[in-house]
Amino acid sequence: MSEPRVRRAEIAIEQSHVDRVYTRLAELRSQAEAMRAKGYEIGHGAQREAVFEQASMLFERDMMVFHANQTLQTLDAEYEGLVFGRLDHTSSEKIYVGRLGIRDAEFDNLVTDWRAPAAAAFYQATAEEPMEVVRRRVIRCSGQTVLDVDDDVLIADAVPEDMQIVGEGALMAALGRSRGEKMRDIVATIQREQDEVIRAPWRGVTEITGGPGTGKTAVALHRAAYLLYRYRRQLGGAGVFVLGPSGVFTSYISRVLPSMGETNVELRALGEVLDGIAATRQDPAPLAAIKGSLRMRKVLGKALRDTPPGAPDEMRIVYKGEVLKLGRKELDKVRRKVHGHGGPPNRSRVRAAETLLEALADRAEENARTDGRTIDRAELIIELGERIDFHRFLVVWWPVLYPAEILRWLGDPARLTRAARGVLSRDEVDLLAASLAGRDRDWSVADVALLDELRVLVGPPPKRRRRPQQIELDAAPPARGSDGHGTHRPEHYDEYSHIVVDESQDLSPMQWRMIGRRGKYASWTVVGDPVQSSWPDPAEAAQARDQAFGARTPRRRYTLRTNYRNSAEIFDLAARVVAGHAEDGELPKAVRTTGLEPEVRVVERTGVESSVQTAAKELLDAVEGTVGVICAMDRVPEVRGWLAAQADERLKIVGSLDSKGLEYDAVVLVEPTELITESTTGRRVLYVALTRATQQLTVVASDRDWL
Ligand SMILES: Nc1ncnc2c1ncn2[C@@H]1O[C@H](COP(=O)(O)OP(=O)(O)OP(=O)(O)O)[C@@H](O)[C@H]1O
Repeated sequence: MSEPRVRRAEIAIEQSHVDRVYTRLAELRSQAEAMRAKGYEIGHGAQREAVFEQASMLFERDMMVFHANQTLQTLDAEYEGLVFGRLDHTSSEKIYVGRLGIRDAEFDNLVTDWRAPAAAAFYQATAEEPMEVVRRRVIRCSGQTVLDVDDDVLIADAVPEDMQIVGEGALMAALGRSRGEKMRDIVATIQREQDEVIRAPWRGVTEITGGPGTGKTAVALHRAAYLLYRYRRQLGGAGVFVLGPSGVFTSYISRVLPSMGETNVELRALGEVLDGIAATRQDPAPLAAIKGSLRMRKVLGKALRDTPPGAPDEMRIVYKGEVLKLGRKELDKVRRKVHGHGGPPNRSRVRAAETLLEALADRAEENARTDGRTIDRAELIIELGERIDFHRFLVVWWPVLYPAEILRWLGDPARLTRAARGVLSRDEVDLLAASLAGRDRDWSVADVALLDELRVLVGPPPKRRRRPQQIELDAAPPARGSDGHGTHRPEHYDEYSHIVVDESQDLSPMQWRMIGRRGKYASWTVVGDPVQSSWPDPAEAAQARDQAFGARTPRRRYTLRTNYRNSAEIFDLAARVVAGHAEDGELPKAVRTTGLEPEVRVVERTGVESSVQTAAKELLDAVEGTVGVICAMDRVPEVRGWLAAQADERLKIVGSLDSKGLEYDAVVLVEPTELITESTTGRRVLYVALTRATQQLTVVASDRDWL
């Protein structure tokens, strides 16, 4: 038979199996729907029953409806591309691999879940170590239709007469396909080195490093799905937390986990870690470097011990006809004494009241001594302690503290100077104060870690007087859970069983502390590429990271070495730009060539705008999927203006730091030198931007310095 006819015949064979699977899926779906309907019926009848029966019927209803809904949700999430692989063993047994395990009515396997041990050979078998697999087949479907099949022969000698082999590499075909707005899962073409990481044991700390496009993010997400499948009992209840660099990024990866049936995952960006805040603004690099540094712990600790603005600097209270007075100096002394005990201020209000009463008693005793009288100290303390005017004073002198409020106080240079004495330089104080003055809801991403630190330092506000609005400063609620429906965990939940940190090379020490708080009981998967780091002090960050991990063991480390994203032509240019800033062997190898060299267009400064417009138009015409226009953070609004007339959904304008982790079919990179100068780690940021395109890259520059 000719090659196309063989292919058609093989597609038809797989189609008949895929048809069986979807027929079975429809059956399972209607069973779940029937169960849900029955559950509601039970609940309906409950009204007529006695109270006790009512309660148990309602419980039964809730359980039935819950399970039915879960089943339906999983079946729907897995619908697309449900079956994607097949293994033919030497024993002539065959198994189909898919997103979900499905049995027929006789309990025979129709599809094996990709995470099950029986499916491991699909990813791990090689010609050198075939694991008794003769042929591995990738099946590509759209909806219920098989579009194509693609084979690997692993034991050539064992191929039976009637076994047909087709295809020229599922991986290369997958890599060449155009990119949309959301990341795709790679479940059908996971490579062996990646599979090893995905299936690594769950305990301890698993570090994944590798250059751009080596699949670190994809691997980390598939690992989360795998761990939840294999260790549901240990990990499922408490949940998995996935941290990404930006909201754009979390939205980009948000489809991958639900597409694998995993909804018990909380997906958050760095600016959204603290409940109630969704920060997206990035500070300029020198400012972010101050805010992220561990030195800020000292500054914040001192700031909250300072006298709150507006606190009275004198106390007067009348006791038995005599005015007792405490001046500024005495009050400061009392304040220092209360703070001297340690403990969060919001938890120290009783101590503050007691210490203040003792000071008043001292004052009364002093007065009495000069007049030759004596006083009953205990009586004075009890009586004053019950007086309303004493409590009125206390609430303004020792107010409940809220993190946002304290950070705003530091916008006052005099106050910040006091808090930062011996810790920050004059210039740093000026920069920081200017950035915090008058802030309300528009916190920056780096501020969120400071607010979280303060949250712990001040302690929870007393329950009755709680003013939740004080910290809920942003109108937009953060995205919750990969299913977008929220996972209903308590506020500031810290009991996750597993934490995945993506783009970890950029976390500041203060951000590591923030994440560490949420992973007190967790095992970790940490993903990063040191060469892409935009954090200026790696040693300080490493120390904070180690502290977040605590004594957790074992620690295992994997390095991925193949770049699956960029064409070799594009990656060559990126590697040239970062040469001298990366160790030998730190850069990955790109495996795909397209024959399309990246274009560098050097134009007059005044010509940049029109050159960017032209390049964007050309690339939109040239590729099927998305085109990213990447520029310095400051330039984003301006570049948006330039391209406003080219309203095309496939065109995305993004700032350098926000381009982390993303990818496009084609990229227009605007003024590369600006990317270098806007950051303290210059070339690395440019390297990130240059490695976002899968097929085509055009650089528009008014100089050649960056080359
Ligand atoms: N085994 C695979 N099969 C198909 N596609 C893959 C595979 N591994 C990676 N890819 C694709 O390569 C691209 C890069 O993957 P990913 O974004 O996970 O890399 P990364 O290492 O996180 O990159 P970066 O550090 O640059 O953000 C994605 O489009 C991903 O789908």
